[in-house]
Amino acid sequence: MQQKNESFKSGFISIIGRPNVGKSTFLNQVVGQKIAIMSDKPQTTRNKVQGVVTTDDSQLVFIDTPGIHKPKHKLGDFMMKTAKNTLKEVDAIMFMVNADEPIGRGDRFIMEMIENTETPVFLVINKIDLVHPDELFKIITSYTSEYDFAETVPISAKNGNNVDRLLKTLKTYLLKGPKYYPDDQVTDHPERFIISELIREKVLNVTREEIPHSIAVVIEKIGREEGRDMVNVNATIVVERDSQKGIVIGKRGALLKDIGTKARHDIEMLLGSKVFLELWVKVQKDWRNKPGQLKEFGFREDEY
Ligand SMILES: Nc1nc2c(ncn2[C@@H]2O[C@H](COP(=O)(O)OP(=O)(O)OP(=O)(O)O)[C@@H](O)[C@H]2O)c(=O)[nH]1
Repeated sequence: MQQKNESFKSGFISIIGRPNVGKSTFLNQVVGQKIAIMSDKPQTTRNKVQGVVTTDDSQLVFIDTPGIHKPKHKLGDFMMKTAKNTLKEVDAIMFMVNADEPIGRGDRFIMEMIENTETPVFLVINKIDLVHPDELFKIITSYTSEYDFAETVPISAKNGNNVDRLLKTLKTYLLKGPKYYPDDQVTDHPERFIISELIREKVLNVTREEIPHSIAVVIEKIGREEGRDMVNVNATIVVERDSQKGIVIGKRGALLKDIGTKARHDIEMLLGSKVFLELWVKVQKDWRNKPGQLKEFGFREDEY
């Protein structure tokens, strides 16, 4: 979907922290009524989207990365790797700690996990309403002496204190990007929308200027394979002309393969499981001028 605002920024932020530090309270505080929780997502998903904050010029998508909150839990290599990969690929990591408790084993476990990651890590000291301001410096130092954080922001998720500043600072770490979710989160299956945007983005990246924005991506099917940690995605890339179909497919299918590999990678990150992606290319002349088809392709009037 083309953005009206050319400088629109968006990105994914992983929230990590020991149990009870206030992650849910924070999400409730920031998403308010505009909550876009993927409550209908299958529980097997590992990287859960927990909330989306949309403003006029940005969209922050907060995701949870289970597997790193429970140091006692014996994680398989695969889980550990998946969690680490997620942390590498998000735009920022919010490491939330409790101002009211001393740094502990759980915090150190997480800090080890994020060691050497190039993703900017925010130290978010929550529950500052519970401590005397004079103590804050000492608390902050106990963490910053062990890890080089990109930013340190003390907040109270409960009463909202300094939360605005945190959001503003997070925004400065985002790059230009699409609006993954509609403002009011209307669709039943928002992952369909994100997946189609991810594929569309890859088509545009790979084909550069040759394909104008006259393509749409329709997700035909998303299904989890029974008994296997694998999601099947069937999608159709709709173009307007035969010549565009040739461009998207490329010599001996090379370009389509490249689009598929790149998109699959991103979708795997989004869903937290292995993905089998099947892509088709279809010519649908003049699809942009047919209102019925616009709707079918997921376009809403106010966005077009
Ligand atoms: N005083 C105070 N209490 C807070 C604050 N943020 C969260 N809490 C309280 O801390 C407790 C845990 O908060 P949650 O938001 O459930 O914590 P969580 O990190 O989501 O917990 P898990 O789901 O177990 O990981 C609740 O009783 C909250 O009311 C805060 O800023 N100040």
